[in-house]
Amino acid sequence: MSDWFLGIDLSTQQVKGVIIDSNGKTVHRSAVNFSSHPDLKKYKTENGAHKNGSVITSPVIMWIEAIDILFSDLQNSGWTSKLRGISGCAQQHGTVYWRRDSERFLSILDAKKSLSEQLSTCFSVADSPVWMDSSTENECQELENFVGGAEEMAKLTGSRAHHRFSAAQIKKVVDQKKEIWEDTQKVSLISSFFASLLIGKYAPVDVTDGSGMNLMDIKTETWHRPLLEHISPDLEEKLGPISPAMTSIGSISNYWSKRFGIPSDCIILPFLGDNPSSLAGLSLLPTDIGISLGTSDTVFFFSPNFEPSIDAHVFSHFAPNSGYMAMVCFKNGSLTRERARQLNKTTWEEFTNVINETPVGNDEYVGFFFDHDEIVPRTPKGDYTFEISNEELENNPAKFARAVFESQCFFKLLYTQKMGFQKSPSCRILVTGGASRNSALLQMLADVFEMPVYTICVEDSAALGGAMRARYLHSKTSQTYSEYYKCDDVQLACQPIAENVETYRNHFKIFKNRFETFIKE
Ligand SMILES: Nc1ncnc2c1ncn2[C@@H]1O[C@H](COP(=O)(O)OP(=O)(O)O)[C@@H](O)[C@H]1O
Ligand SMILES: O=C(CO)[C@@H](O)[C@H](O)COP(=O)(O)O
Repeated sequence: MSDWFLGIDLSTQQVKGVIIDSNGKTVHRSAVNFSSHPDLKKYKTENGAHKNGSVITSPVIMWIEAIDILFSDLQNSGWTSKLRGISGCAQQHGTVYWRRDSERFLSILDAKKSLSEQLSTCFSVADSPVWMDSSTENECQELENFVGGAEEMAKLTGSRAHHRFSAAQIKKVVDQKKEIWEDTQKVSLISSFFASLLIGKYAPVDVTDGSGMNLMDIKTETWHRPLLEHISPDLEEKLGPISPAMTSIGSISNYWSKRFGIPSDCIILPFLGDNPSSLAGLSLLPTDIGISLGTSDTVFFFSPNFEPSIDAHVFSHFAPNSGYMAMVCFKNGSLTRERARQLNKTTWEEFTNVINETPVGNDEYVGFFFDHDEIVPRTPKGDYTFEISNEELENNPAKFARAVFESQCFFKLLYTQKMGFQKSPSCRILVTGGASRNSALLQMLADVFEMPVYTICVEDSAALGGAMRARYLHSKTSQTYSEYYKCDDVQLACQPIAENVETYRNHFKIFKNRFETFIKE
């Protein structure tokens, strides 16, 4: 009889579940979309979030209802009875504010009722700030000044102060909403909030997602007390402990056994940030680059040494004594590509035809397209077009689409180089996320990076990473994670095409010149 391991990803647009069996084979996948599921439409989110200028939030109770739906679906289709381990992840940086007495509510949940029926009053902030929020410029400046500047903040926490990171978001609540802060007993990350639901008490923040807060001393993996106290003297108490990623934080609580039939000895591991969890799901080799094409686009790789930079992030690695994870995050990923698709009035299935209407290199045209304030380069939203006017470009939607796609690939290459990635002949790109099924995009990445592009069996490596970690811990193996998961179950999607490589080498030079002038202006 096989055991099952569930990995869950509470991402920007949906909550996804992946189940693997004791051989590591994926046996089930399901997802609940926040904006399109009939029961969740009442929350009126657009791509999973509420947008009010630079303030971008998601309703906590919507996530909880989506979790109710996901687990009911899993139970109804017979996938809960042999679960031996659950872990997962969530979109990074977002904070959840639990009201006083909520931990008691968590511990006495009534299995006859849904979570959303019982937890709706537990949050002092109903709409949690999410990673797309960029409303905290003042808080970021203040925090960087406090530690001695952007570089110092990066040396201390792995990243300069970022708008979406938890420190600035928490500071905004402390400074602007005093009564709400008083009413808050506990601050979770979205990842640890999810784990709390499963264990029926507040779960710790894990080291990987903790490194996306600007609050953790990344070298010691402990809270940086002066920063915490600077924000609020009671912050340390409200954050609780930090936990390693590869340990059990308890068993599933009675509620889940009674309501969904999950065995009571099913172990729960800390939930990570979705990108660190993708690192686990892809099981990258030290020479590989991971590219996640979700709502955001991220580029990440293993980094043996701590090399902070103000352009990128360094996160703790999920596996002990394994160095660090280097990453860069672009806010304008899938949603900007969606705009290009819609402008061409086509489906994703037909989209390759649109891309093929224009030549590789787009006749040397360069543009930057940011539907939301961009993280790197830190730039206000807008379309930055050069030789051609916006109007002219929009009248030529195929050229616009190619310009968007090529520009996004060049930004990825540019920042990978800035982060100091060492290229070698054995380098590969492993792609994941919703847009990793777009063959035109994968070919472009292969041609721009001059590396082969590979996919894995499921496109959601973040959820898969949760299931894989749970299986690994349950096995009690003495092997390291990378010995246990060898990263050999990958499929070649495309190889670089020599002619395109040549064109892009030249085009990238033009792009870099354009970029350098652009950031100086
Ligand atoms: N064939 C495709 N080509 C490009 N983008 C796609 C394709 N299929 C889905 N997507 C994009 O994938 C995105 C969702 O990816 P996903 O990884 O599930 O996001 P998240 O984890 O942030 O919720 C959607 O915004 C959609 O635009
Ligand atoms: O902000 C970041 C990483 O720093 C984002 O990558 C979020 O973690 C959202 O992930 P997706 O939902 O786009 O996968």
